[in-house]
Amino acid sequence: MTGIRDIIFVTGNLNKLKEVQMILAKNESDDDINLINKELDLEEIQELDLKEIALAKCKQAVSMLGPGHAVFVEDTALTFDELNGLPGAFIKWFVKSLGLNKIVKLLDPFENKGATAITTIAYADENGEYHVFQGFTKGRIVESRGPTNFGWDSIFEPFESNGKTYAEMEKLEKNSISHRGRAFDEFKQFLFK
Ligand SMILES: O=c1[nH]c(=O)c2ncn([C@@H]3O[C@H](COP(=O)(O)OP(=O)(O)OP(=O)(O)O)[C@@H](O)[C@H]3O)c2[nH]1
Ligand SMILES: [Mg+2]
Repeated sequence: MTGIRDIIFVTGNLNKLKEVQMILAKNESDDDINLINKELDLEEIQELDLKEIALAKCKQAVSMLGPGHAVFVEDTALTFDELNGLPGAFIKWFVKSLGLNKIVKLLDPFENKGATAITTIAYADENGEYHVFQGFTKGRIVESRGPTNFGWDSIFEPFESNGKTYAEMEKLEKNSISHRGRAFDEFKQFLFK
């Protein structure tokens, strides 16, 4: 398929939007995406299954925007090895109510500070068919280092980052190994196949 296509990204998170704009700007095919942001307030269901959460979010976006649009949402989770997958999708509320330092302290009793960042994209195409893509990055939880303007970036140190937290990395570098970068690699492969 060739030509520019409109795709709507529903998110209220400007940091996500900036990263996604950067990731999608860099594609290898002749195709191009015209990314349109809609800031709709979507409800997030209480669920541990990340695909179910993203799909429910996307279905809600479709019902608000009406049929015939290509639209996607993404939901990002942070899971701790020792907490059997929690906080997962609830990380947003942990950051809001505990703050980063207390989240780090949650893992004090455990030697294993392992964590996985996961982005789940749910995409509805123009025909109303749903597709899901995921990206994973493993790392560990550390004392906060670097700017704290994006969620938990300053307490997550990916294994592939030479000891830097996400917050200490350049955006291009983060995108090249991040949960979000990897999920969008899958999505782009699908869009441009
Ligand atoms: O340090 C970070 N590095 C990241 O790469 C990243 N991506 C998301 N987040 C945060 O994790 C929660 C996800 O919740 P979330 O997916 O529901 O997002 P959201 O509600 O902010 O936006 P949206 O649902 O409108 O898209 C929110 O607190 C986000 O700020 C990140 N933090
Ligand atoms: Mg959200």
